Amino acid sequence: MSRSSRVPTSVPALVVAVDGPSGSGKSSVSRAVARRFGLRYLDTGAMYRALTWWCLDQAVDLADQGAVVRAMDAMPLVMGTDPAAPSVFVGAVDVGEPIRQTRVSERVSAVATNLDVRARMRDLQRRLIGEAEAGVVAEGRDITTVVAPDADVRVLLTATEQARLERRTRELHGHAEQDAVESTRDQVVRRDRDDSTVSQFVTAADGVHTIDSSAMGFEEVVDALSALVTRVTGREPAVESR
Ligand SMILES: Nc1ncnc2c1ncn2[C@@H]1O[C@H](COP(=O)(O)OP(=O)(O)OP(=O)(O)O)[C@@H](O)[C@H]1O
Ligand SMILES: Nc1ccn([C@H]2C[C@H](O)[C@@H](COP(=O)(O)O)O2)c(=O)n1
Repeated sequence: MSRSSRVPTSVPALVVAVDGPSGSGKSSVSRAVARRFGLRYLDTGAMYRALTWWCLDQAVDLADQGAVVRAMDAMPLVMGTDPAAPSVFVGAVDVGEPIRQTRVSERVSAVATNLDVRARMRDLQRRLIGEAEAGVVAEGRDITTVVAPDADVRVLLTATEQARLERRTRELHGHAEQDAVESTRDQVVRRDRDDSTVSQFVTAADGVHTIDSSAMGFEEVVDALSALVTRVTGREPAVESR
């Protein structure tokens, strides 16, 4: 074999795995980093949310674990992984907005703690990551530990409970006054408590880098994760950061 025929003609796919609790900034930061590096973006939480939406739409009892698994097998889920315009479709229905509604946020943990659902989600997410030829930033709760433990870069993105509550409240209400913060508590604190019974996203597993974003602005976190990707992989951003 000649030397030139052994040289790879394309850059190998880069996989960045990001986990963390609710409101730590996983989705927004992962999306921005994916854009910088020319990668796809996979929001795995949106997949659990889509299944929850589908079960509610189909009147499936979320407490009936077998019925939820059957619903997942029947769900025509299509994940759009362009970080400039990520999308979630169930059949022809664009569920990007409905899966963020409170009725889904309040119930999604019941679906995400179903272990048979998790096994199927793991396989589907691995397939989607494998299909991303240019590479992908995948984020969720068990990406660094279960779905992609061999990812090139693995990161736990954390922030204090107060910072996360305030961020989510600002997103939902446009301000972070105390009564609004209290009304958001269930969607952040209770959900994390339930979700952490089946995934490890509170402390970093071996080999997983931690970024604590509590006192960092959004762009600062994007810069920190981008710098980490470059330091670990030698890969430079594909586009100018600003
Ligand atoms: N460093 C930051 N400083 C302030 N606000 C931030 C920061 N990072 C993200 N945000 C904002 O906080 C909110 C929550 O961020 P995001 O949705 O990315 O969190 P998440 O970890 O994906 O949450 P969930 O798992 O619940 O979906 C968004 O409105 C986002 O713009
Ligand atoms: N890999 C994942 C991703 C998400 N979940 C659960 C945890 C959340 O309650 C729910 C929605 O996630 P979000 O959109 O808030 O990030 O899905 C999980 O268990 N594993």
